[in-house]
Amino acid sequence: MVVSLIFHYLSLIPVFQYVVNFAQDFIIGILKTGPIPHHVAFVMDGNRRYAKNNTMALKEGHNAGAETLVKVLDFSYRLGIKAVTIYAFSIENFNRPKAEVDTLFELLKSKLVYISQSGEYADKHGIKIKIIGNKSMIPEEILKDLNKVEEKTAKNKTFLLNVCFPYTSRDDITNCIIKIVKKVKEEKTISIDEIDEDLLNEHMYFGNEYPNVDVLVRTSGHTRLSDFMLWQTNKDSVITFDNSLWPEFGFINYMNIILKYSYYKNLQLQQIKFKPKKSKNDTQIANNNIEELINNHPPYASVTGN
Ligand SMILES: CC(C)=CCC/C(C)=C/CC/C(C)=C/COP(=O)(O)OP(=O)(O)O
Repeated sequence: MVVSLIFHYLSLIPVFQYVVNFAQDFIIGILKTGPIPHHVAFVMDGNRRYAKNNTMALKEGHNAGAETLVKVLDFSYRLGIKAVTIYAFSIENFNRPKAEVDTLFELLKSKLVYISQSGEYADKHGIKIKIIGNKSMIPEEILKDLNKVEEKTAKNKTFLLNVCFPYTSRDDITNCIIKIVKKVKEEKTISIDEIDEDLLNEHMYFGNEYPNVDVLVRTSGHTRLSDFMLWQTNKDSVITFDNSLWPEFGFINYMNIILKYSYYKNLQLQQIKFKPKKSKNDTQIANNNIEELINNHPPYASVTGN
């Protein structure tokens, strides 16, 4: 707490900010010599606990979370990450007190409107904002503004921000199945043979733009996924749990995760590089049928025959 206060006051001094940026760029430059994920997703957990620990109003905890998000977007952009997905509001969150739900909706709307209109994020960073989730659950007056945010940034191409709101993976998957079944049975625009992973991606809220997540981060030490990106995580997705509360999540935490991803990717590359080459005989086995093997390769035939 004392350290973060000192850091906060120091960061108000322009020279200090310049030195920090310089050091961050240096570390980012080193990390960029290795593999960088294309798509990173965040479960921004721990805002209320942060408020409680720091004797703040609950709203201040969520505000601090929104500040952290803006910083994380900046780090992501500087790292060359192409897409960030955030779990901004789960369908389960509707069970929270109405005052908290209203606060979250207002905060979300105002931050997204700010990002979409800022010269820094929308114009310089070329950020495109997509609302991912069940829009029928969003109050009309909030939805109107969010639609404008999407329209305003729709043509931007450099950086994608998926805002999951209100979202759960199970709701996404259920809706996707309903849409496909309707097209097969009622509209008859799709045949069953055409159903594959790409078609499912196309009918998910996420769509076909960065459908798989490379790194999923959950803060606050809870080790569960809370119904987030169940379809979008695949065999190569790196899932990490960070012990800091979301408002405390900073540059060092993020770079540590990127380093882990880089280590994992390098390990994968080495495994591919050192895979023993197939011998000439192995290739022949694959190409020939059993009968031919028995006739022409007695040592293999005896193995096959046992
Ligand atoms: C798009 C945008 C600007 C969003 C900013 C606001 C923000 C950070 C929203 C996250 C909301 C949320 C339910 C977080 C989980 O922490 P929690 O409230 O469950 O905290 P706890 O785990 O300590 O109870």
